Amino acid sequence: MPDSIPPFAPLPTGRFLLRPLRAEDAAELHRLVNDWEVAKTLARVPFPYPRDLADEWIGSTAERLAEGEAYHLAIARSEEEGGALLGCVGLTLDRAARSAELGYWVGRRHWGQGIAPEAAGRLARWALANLAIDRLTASALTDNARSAAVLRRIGFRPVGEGERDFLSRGGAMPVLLFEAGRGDIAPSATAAAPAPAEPPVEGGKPILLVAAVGLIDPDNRVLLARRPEGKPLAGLWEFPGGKVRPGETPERALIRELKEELGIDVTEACLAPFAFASHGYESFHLLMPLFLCRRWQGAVTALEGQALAWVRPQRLADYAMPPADVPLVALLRDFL
Ligand SMILES: Nc1nc2c([nH]c(=O)n2[C@H]2C[C@H](O)[C@@H](COP(=O)(O)OP(=O)(O)OP(=O)(O)O)O2)c(=O)[nH]1
Repeated sequence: MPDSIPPFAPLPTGRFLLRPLRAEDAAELHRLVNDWEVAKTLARVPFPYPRDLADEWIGSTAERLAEGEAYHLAIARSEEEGGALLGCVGLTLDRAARSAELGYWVGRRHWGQGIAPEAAGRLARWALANLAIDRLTASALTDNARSAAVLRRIGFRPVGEGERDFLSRGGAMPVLLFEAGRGDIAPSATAAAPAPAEPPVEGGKPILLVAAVGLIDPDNRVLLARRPEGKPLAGLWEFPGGKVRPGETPERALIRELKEELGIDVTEACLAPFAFASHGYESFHLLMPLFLCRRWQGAVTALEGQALAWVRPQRLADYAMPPADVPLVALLRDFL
């Protein structure tokens, strides 16, 4: 995985905006969180909550955001609607475990509007698509059914029980532990399957034909693209390409996809067949020819906002890729 910290741009959720906290939020943050009904559900919040702690905490969230260690954000109304603070949602990274812990709270006067699942769901999807993690964790007090329901609605699975220290309660409290991976949070891969022309063989799955390419630069590095938030398998790195449309050859599909996604022109003569993947996903079977290409026209540009990485063959294993790609990566490393 690359070591760089992705730049953070505010995330719209539909009705709200997840944005960095700012100094002016302190008074409202204090008003909303210095409420026993809110503070009693939060592990790291003392009660009563001193007013200066709001300033201090907001300052620390900016530092940790800049370092890519934690993303504690305001859940706010849009700027056009006045930008008022409604609550907070946050992620704390555990780089070694490739995971992050999700937490959130909403001010009592804003309860009952579905704010928590909308905000926490968006941050969870963004995180799995953009950070160097494969898993999210969360916990809720065993008697906090409302919070457990929010986590389940986002896609979290209960994985057991534990204990956590609660500053507001002055000691350890029992909690339910939750986890979610890409398969739980991202849209299901079912969306990728085309309608079969004829009914499939009993118990069989439709075949999805996808064309992909290993673009290789003069330094022998391979281009990987990160699947963006909103697509199945979001956050995994893949070979550029896409679905072959009815009547299209894999080569024509690649020429089209490379123009649309990367802004480069490739000719059929420069696409050398290399290997293929044949992999059973839950609801379809992927058949994916992989071509290699060393010549193209134009500069490689991420036209769909996707992250791109030129990767040395020995470093390919550092990038989490879809399971179908694993045998291809081994072949490619040996070949290059
Ligand atoms: N391009 C590409 N797709 C891969 C790779 N490995 C792998 O399992 N896939 C799977 C993920 C998807 O299920 C499918 C590609 O479908 P897609 O939805 O990305 O295709 P597309 O670019 O045509 O997307 P869209 O227009 O339908 O949004 O192939 C890979 O290395 N490259």
